[in-house]
Amino acid sequence: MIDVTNLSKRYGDKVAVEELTFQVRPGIVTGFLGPNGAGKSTTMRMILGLDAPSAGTVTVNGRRYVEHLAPLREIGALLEARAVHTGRSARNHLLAMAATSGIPRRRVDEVIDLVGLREVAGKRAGGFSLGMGQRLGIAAAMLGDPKVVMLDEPVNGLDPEGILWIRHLLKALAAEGRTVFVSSHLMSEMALTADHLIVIGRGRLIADVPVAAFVAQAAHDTVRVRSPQAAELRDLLVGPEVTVSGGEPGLLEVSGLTLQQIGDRAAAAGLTLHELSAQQTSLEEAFMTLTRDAVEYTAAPTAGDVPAGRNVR
Ligand SMILES: Nc1ncnc2c1ncn2[C@@H]1O[C@H](COP(=O)(O)OP(=O)(O)OP(=O)(O)O)[C@@H](O)[C@H]1O
Repeated sequence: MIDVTNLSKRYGDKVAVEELTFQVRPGIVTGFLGPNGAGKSTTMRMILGLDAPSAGTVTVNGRRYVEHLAPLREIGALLEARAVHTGRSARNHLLAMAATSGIPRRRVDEVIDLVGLREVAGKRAGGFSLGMGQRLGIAAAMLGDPKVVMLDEPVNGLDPEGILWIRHLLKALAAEGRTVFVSSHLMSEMALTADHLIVIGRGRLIADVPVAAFVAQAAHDTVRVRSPQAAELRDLLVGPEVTVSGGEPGLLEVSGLTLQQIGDRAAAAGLTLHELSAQQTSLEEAFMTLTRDAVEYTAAPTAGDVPAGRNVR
């Protein structure tokens, strides 16, 4: 369990994280989403005690990271993909890490098998591809058999096979009862990997919501209608639960009515239709709309009133 309460971080005048409150629960994969610069890495560094909060608290399994006697057993993390610049073999790299943390040698072979690096474990880690480097980083994170696993953008730069492998690994770790917290700026990837989403924009919480609820919300359809009598049709369709917008002459975007309802009403009024088609918002579009709102919210002078934990609208 990760508990973040009123967490803020300022670098001089720059506010990187502002009054964040959320929990990351065990047994599920929680995606940490936000556009570049939203404050994801800063939050993760504070969870690990690598950066001191300007205000607020963060605990891992009930204590601050530095208060744990064996922190590697509590949380294993991979922050930002970066190559291991070492002449050591992957196995020796992990053995050295295990030795400094009092972790038994046999655990090194277990994590090598877990990440599928057995065949190259004797090779120089400095020469690894990005995908192999990621696997090695995850092996290092798993050395302490931690209850919490936290990965910052683990799929960045990976090929489809590597992405699939990480997706399955995260689900398997969660199924073992671990807390799994993984950041990404790709909504589509998180929709496939995560059970729950924490979305931030400009350092602020903008959604704390199950993935299924976000997807259902995003799947909200609109209907595109083309008609040479668009103005009359608009008057016919608008109502308390129906919104009609139109970007160009003769085109209407309608939400709140089905294709059939629109077609029937047009026919009853004798109006001609040239197009009647369902439009589905993509997850990525829904995510961009959500985070764009947050950016506008933050830019407003009264930016102090976004309630923490507010669900996606
Ligand atoms: N050490 C620092 N000094 C000054 N500003 C910083 C520092 N670290 C981060 N920032 C700023 O804080 C904001 C949040 O950065 P952070 O790296 O946490 O975002 P992020 O969501 O992880 O984005 P990305 O996906 O691009 O890494 C950014 O505007 C960044 O420029």
